[in-house]
Amino acid sequence: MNDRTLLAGCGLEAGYGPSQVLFGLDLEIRAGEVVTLLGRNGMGKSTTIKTLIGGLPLRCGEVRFGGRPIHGLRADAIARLGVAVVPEGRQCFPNLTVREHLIAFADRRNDSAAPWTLERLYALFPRLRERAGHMGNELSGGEQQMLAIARALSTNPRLLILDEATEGLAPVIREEIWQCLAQLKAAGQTTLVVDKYVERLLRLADRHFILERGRIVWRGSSAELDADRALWQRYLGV
Ligand SMILES: Nc1ncnc2c1ncn2[C@@H]1O[C@H](COP(=O)(O)OP(=O)(O)OP(=O)(O)O)[C@@H](O)[C@H]1O
Repeated sequence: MNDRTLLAGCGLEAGYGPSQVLFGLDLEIRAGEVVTLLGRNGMGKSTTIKTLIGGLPLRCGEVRFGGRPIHGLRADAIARLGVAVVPEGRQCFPNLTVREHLIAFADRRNDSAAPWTLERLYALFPRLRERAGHMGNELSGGEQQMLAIARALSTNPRLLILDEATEGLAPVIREEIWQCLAQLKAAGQTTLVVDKYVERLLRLADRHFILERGRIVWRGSSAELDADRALWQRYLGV
């Protein structure tokens, strides 16, 4: 830990019923960083996120956010502290308009020197401004993903977490999402990204963690990951 650490998971153990998935996992994210969690399918990336945000009970270990222990808090309490998640599968409401999605979570808003107003969100995602009056179920997959990210930002999160946010999107839309994340990074947004496009993530992220069977087996900078292609083959299958 250093004094810029925003989120730290230490010795995390968790699982489902009798099956243990995380075996003493350690990771930390510093304020202003973009960090990725990488690993092949089934290695425990989504389970790690669920554990960090109160969606799955910890069996052992601790999670700290802004220096304070948050393990044992419910997911909604953790969200109120300033952790926003864009889950796999987007989860837009079919019967709410884009605008309604973006104002629906106003009560969850954290104080911020530069709050995410509707205007700022539309400036980041001009496509959402064009679609403001459309229902969730009238949006394309890419638009739904943008809406999911904008909705997460509308709470002014101190930490934004994206779990496979570009899954199933056309390459051109995926690139739009990466460019938005780069803009967010430039604005100082701390972000944890789970995704499989390692090559693209090298440019976006500062540091990376590789997960293998519920343990962190490698951590390092983009330059270090770029330089060691044997790691990619061994742990990422690319
Ligand atoms: N709800 C659940 N109940 C039981 N086992 C689960 C559940 N969710 C995940 N698992 C198991 O936990 C292990 C880790 O899954 P997890 O979804 O965390 O992996 P992942 O790295 O995110 O992979 P993917 O990219 O496929 O989502 C897998 O063996 C998976 O089958």
